[in-house]
Amino acid sequence: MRPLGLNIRDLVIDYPARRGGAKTRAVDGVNLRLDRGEFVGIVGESGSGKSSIANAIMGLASVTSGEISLGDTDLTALRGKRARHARRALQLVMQDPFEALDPHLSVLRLVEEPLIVHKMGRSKQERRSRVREALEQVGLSPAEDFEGRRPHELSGGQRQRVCVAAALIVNPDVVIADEPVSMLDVSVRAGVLHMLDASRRRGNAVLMITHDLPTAAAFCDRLIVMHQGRIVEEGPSLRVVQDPSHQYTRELLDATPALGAHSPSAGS
Ligand SMILES: Nc1ncnc2c1ncn2[C@@H]1O[C@H](COP(=O)(O)OP(=O)(O)OP(=O)(O)O)[C@@H](O)[C@H]1O
Repeated sequence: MRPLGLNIRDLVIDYPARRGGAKTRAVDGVNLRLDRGEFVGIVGESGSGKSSIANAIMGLASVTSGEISLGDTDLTALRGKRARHARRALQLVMQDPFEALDPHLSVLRLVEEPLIVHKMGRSKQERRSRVREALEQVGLSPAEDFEGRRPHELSGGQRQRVCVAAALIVNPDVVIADEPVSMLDVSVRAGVLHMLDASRRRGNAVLMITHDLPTAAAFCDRLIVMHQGRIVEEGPSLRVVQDPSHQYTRELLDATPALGAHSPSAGS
């Protein structure tokens, strides 16, 4: 098995001030480790810095200080081609599948694109057969019915499946899923989450960002709770939801009736 750890040390992310205002410290000294075969959830309210971490991992947000490394490679020290090459092992599934997908491209091209970018697949034929396989894997079956469609010819759930297929086709070591199911109907949520879980079972690592504690608790091995740019609690999912040690986690749980052991209605 390839040795891998996504290791974040003392991460700080500041966004510059606008029009004389103060800068925003979105992430304030975060340490986080993600190993192969782990499905880890980052939960926390809106604005707590979750997406900033995902974006920094993907090279889409600048890091003010700290280190993000994959195995022995410090991603924050790399630029340009070398950074892109190192991040081959990482794939992002975004919240809004409509925004993430080029409306002019067919499903076939959208899912093939990462293979072309990463120079994977020896021939067009080989790439296309991998695309079909990936589409079948995410339940867009038979693939022939979907590959010619453009994003507007798909439902929201199908678009999200296309995003997951495009992310998983390069067999990434790490999948970063930022609110992967928040726009989806409950009926298709489980399908997408099971796909991420299947990727984890193949030995990859999955980091899911969400403000949905019940979903995170159901699928993740470990939960990280963020509040105002800091990690306030982390531990095995069951322990975090059954025996939270931080007041903020208790507040999050209380806001979730199904899990709110501390809510006034719990047990009644
Ligand atoms: N590009 C940006 N420029 C300036 N400020 C930003 C930028 N992106 C995020 N922020 C600010 O950084 C803070 C953290 O935002 P972030 O998106 O990381 O939080 P989040 O926990 O992912 O929130 P949500 O659940 O709403 O997506 C917020 O105060 C936000 O307004």
